[in-house]
Amino acid sequence: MENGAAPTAKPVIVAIDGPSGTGKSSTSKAVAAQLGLSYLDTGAQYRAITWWMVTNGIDLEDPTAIAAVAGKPEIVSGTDPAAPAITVDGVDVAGPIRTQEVTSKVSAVSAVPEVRARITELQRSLAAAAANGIVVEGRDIGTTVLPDADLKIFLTASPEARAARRSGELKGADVAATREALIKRDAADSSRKTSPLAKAGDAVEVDTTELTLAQVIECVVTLVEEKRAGK
Ligand SMILES: Nc1ncnc2c1ncn2[C@@H]1O[C@H](COP(=O)(O)OP(=O)(O)O)[C@@H](O)[C@H]1O
Ligand SMILES: Nc1ccn([C@@H]2O[C@H](COP(=O)(O)OP(=O)(O)O)[C@@H](O)[C@H]2O)c(=O)n1
Repeated sequence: MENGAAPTAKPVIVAIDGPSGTGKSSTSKAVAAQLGLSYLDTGAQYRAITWWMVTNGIDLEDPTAIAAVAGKPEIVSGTDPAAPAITVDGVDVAGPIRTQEVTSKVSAVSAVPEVRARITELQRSLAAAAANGIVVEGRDIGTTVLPDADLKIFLTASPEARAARRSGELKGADVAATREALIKRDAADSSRKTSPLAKAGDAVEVDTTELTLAQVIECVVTLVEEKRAGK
């Protein structure tokens, strides 16, 4: 049994998408823990493959060079919301994937179709293996990875709120610079050709600008419970 929870009638698949700093990771982890579901941070997977490319000196300005090695690193993601884990070729990269360097380069790597095909396959197999169901968060989960998800949520928040949240995390980083970096990354993620950041037509949009994290979690838990009851 996953996460020590009692088995539910049917596995429930929840897709949570949105730009950076809207609360996807915090909300997804808490919802999964509360409901006894697995949890997958797909951004961590794109960060992990980017970390491997940086570490191995791949030219990230050359999509052909990225595509040529996209199949090389072995990326393993844990799906326990209480202890999210990620390794590349057996190395724990949970810390190194959060550096400024990886954050500034991840959009170039994640735009390459060969990278997306590889990571999408991993995501689908992890979702299929989750006995109680799973909360999967990212940019293209509702549109591309799991288009048949039981529930799709698209989180938004103003750039100012998102930058303030991220600067708080980065211990006093300049809010204006953080805001510019977020906007630049959102633009790159939204404009790429292959599965861009986008709201699925059937996703429920939740603007978290004026909501506390606890309110967002409660809102999503209620939506999941309503879906489960209707099954
Ligand atoms: N509704 C909210 N109000 C205030 N802070 C929030 C809210 N949601 C998330 N946060 C905080 O903002 C930061 C970014 O949240 P995170 O879940 O990592 O966002 P994302 O995964 O969308 O990038 C975290 O420090 C988190 O605690
Ligand atoms: N499903 C996903 C998830 C992330 N990504 C890429 O991975 C990057 C990092 O995602 P993340 O969720 O860790 O980013 P933050 O919200 O933590 O800033 C994004 O900027 C995208 O380039 C993606 O392309 N598709």
